[in-house]
Amino acid sequence: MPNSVPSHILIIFGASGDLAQRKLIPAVYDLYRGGYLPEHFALLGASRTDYTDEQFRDKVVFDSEFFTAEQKEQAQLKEFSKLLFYQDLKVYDGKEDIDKLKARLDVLSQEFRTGSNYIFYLSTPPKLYSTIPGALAASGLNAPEGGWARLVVEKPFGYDEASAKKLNEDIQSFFPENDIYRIDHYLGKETVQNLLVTRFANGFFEPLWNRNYIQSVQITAAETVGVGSRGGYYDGSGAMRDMIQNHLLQVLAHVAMEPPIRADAVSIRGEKMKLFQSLRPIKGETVAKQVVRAQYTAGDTKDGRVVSYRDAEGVPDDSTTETYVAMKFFIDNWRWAGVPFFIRTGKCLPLKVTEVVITFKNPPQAIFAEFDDYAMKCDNQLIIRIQPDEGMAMEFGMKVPGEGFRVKNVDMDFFYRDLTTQDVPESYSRLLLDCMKGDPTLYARGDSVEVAWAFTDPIIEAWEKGEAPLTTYEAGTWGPAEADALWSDVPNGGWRNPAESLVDDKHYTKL
Ligand SMILES: NC(=O)C1=CN([C@@H]2O[C@H](COP(=O)(O)OP(=O)(O)OC[C@H]3O[C@@H](n4cnc5c(N)ncnc54)[C@H](OP(=O)(O)O)[C@@H]3O)[C@@H](O)[C@H]2O)C=CC1
Ligand SMILES: O=C1O[C@H](COP(=O)(O)O)[C@@H](O)[C@H](O)[C@H]1O
Repeated sequence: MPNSVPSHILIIFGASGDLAQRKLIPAVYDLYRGGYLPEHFALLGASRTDYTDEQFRDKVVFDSEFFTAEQKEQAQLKEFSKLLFYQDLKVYDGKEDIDKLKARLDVLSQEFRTGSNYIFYLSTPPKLYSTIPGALAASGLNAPEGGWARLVVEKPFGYDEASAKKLNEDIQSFFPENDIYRIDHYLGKETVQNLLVTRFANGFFEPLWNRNYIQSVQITAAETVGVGSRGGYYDGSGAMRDMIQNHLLQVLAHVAMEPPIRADAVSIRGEKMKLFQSLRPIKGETVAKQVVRAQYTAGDTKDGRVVSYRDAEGVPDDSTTETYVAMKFFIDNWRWAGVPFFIRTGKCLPLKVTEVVITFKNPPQAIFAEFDDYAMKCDNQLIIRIQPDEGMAMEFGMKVPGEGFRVKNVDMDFFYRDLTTQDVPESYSRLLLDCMKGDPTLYARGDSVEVAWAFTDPIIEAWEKGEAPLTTYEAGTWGPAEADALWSDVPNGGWRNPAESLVDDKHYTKL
């Protein structure tokens, strides 16, 4: 396999933290196992805790629950761990600490012959997302002599449009936009990328993919988990900021954007930006009509009994933060004029599932209606399963064998895993690899992050002013009844609640 990744050092700020341990180090190991890392490579973890290199390797590899006991016995993992190093560093102390980092990088780049090529990954508390790039710039590490530097920024990218703008201005004053990689792990999901291939590699979808044939589009991202021990973080965020402003608007962009002229960063990100600019604002009194927000109360979920959100660790008793949002909105452009779009997401719902459902309009005349009422119910739906059991199903009507013309809904189901025997790559591995190659296509562009905030800000503002009610739903249910009312003016419309059933030992989930 040709390896087009240049030699470099990956520096993870926040290396002692949860994300580094849970996702980043395992993702880099996946790349190592797959032979994707360059011959000249090293990883330098940096955070406040004082570890030696060996202690760091123990923490993130050998004592980590994110590697299996079997992996820990393998020579490959031991070899990989020798590429990991650690530098204790306190960024708020200013330049001196970054100089410590610089000195270490000089040594490592000599030893590993990486050249002065650096990827700086920010996995610290967000308040450091401007400070660290500033300190790097003060030491010249943003533009190393004879090499290059890239900056990866974790979510959340801002808290609203104003803070995202400020953050963009700050980091763009230290790194050029082309070298800034704003990560959104949903863009690393194979099936989110596959939305583009489905739409733009198949001739038969394109003529149907517009207001003439599509009745509605819905996106559901349901989670069975509650906030668990993340209440402190989550309560300052809520479902709108945590899931919709970033992940689900990105999924929407893949479903609804115009065809890019090429499959490259400039074309794809340009089309996504236009799509975000076409979102019809929801503000003032329309918020209560088009957006439902709710909090879970105690209940039984797939993972067991959970306490109510307000009783969760780190959540104030009188919290008004939403753990569920359902919304209806429109895209004001030629393709989508008049088509209602629906998005919902929530914690403590019955299933962990993310899917997109395209519902097509009925044929102009129901000529089989006299035989029974199936003809009226016959939904032509395309169901795109983002996770789990990645794949796609198409529902359409078939004749029931026997007399007359009774029609029944059937589906053609494609499971993504049938396409390949290889494991579907983890989001973080794919995204890290793209950054290593210098390809930002699957990363969010600065201006489009701001425009996405501009869409969600007025909704959050209306909530903060108490202009729309906060309702509740019992944990383990599909959310509040108010969410169904959003569909009241869509004929035969409604949320599709995927059900779990055993099909066979391979296809254990059928939606
Ligand atoms: N955890 C997750 O699943 C996800 C996290 N994120 C985002 O990633 C970022 C990191 O999250 P997470 O790993 O959970 O957070 P943690 O609190 O677990 O880790 C924070 C890390 O930042 C380091 N740090 C804090 N202050 C400083 C400082 N002044 N100087 C240097 N290092 C510092 C900490 O070092 P030390 O502990 O050694 O003091 C620690 O390594 C957050 O912005 C979060 O929003 C995004 C998506 C998912
Ligand atoms: O970014 C986040 O995403 C997860 C859901 O991600 P998924 O890949 O498991 O669908 C969510 O649980 C978390 O609250 C949010 O911060």
